[in-house]
Amino acid sequence: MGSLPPPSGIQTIDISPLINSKDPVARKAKIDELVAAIHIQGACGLVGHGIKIDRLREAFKWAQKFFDLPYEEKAKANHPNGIVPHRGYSGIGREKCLIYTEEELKSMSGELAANARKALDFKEHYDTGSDGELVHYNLWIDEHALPGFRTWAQGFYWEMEKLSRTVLQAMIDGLGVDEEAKKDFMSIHTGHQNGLRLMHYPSAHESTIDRSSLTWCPTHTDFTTYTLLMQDENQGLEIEDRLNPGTFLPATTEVEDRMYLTIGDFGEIWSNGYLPASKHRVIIPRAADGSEVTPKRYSMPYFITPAEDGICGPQYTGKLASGPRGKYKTSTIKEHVEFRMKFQY
Ligand SMILES: O=C(O)CCC(=O)C(=O)O
Ligand SMILES: [Fe+2]
Repeated sequence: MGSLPPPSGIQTIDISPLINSKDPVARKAKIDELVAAIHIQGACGLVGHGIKIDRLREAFKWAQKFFDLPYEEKAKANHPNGIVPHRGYSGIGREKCLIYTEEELKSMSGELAANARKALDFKEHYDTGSDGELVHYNLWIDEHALPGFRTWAQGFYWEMEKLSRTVLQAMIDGLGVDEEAKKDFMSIHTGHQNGLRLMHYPSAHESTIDRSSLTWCPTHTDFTTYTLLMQDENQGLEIEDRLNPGTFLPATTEVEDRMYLTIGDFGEIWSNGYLPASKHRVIIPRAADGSEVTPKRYSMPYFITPAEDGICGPQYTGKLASGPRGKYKTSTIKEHVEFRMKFQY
């Protein structure tokens, strides 16, 4: 019998042995399964990650409460202009560049006005990082506008950081690169440069949507090492099927606490392409039968990003030795982030 074709689709991996087992055999098997899955698709689903369903539900409640605030409150934490790491509130239309008046954007930052027909990146979001990050500081809304929000956001950030470090270590161990490269790459992931993003994709009247030009979020890769994505029950996220390039697979929502892991640019560069960056997009779902209004959606990406003065370049040891030489260039994290940000804000 010849070798089997690679498993199709986006696989879901139960990583509980990485969270709560000390058995080296079980851990190694899980690491190999994880690396094999993301080698093929640049993405996988994760369950058994140790973040409790109640904690995730609580997080989505905070996100909803945040976006329900009046525009003026959210705008007190407005994302700064220019090339800076993601921090603060970005209202609808902010992250991609279609021209609206201030008034139009304000009125759309709840539900889209029925008569709004211009195309745009149809989402609002709020970015936070570590309060201990020394160069880039968080932008918070007033405490009295949403008491407890800041404390929750920092607590959740660090809970996700712990999980993300476990997964990062597993991915790196599974690549079999030499010890020095491993140590270097882990050391530039200090935990303080990650990002917790709350996202709200509003609903809209079906008749106002021109699907040829309007999406919730167009196809992109993340400029991260990798990203952990949490989403509510509403569909929208699609991940490119690398076995059928140009086609997309829905990141389905029927498992409430499944997260999706997507490799970002730094993961691809450092692994010399062995873990490819996942192209993904978020499409606006159709309105349910009998309804004129498309569903809204909340999601929460947690971006795992190295320190900006860190250096990322391709490694050629272990499993990465078989990859091409010279395809990826070595640069500081800052250079690459600035290059990507130029096209976003
Ligand atoms: O909302 C989602 O499911 C994905 C968001 C995303 O891809 C991003 O913010 O980079
Ligand atoms: Fe993304």
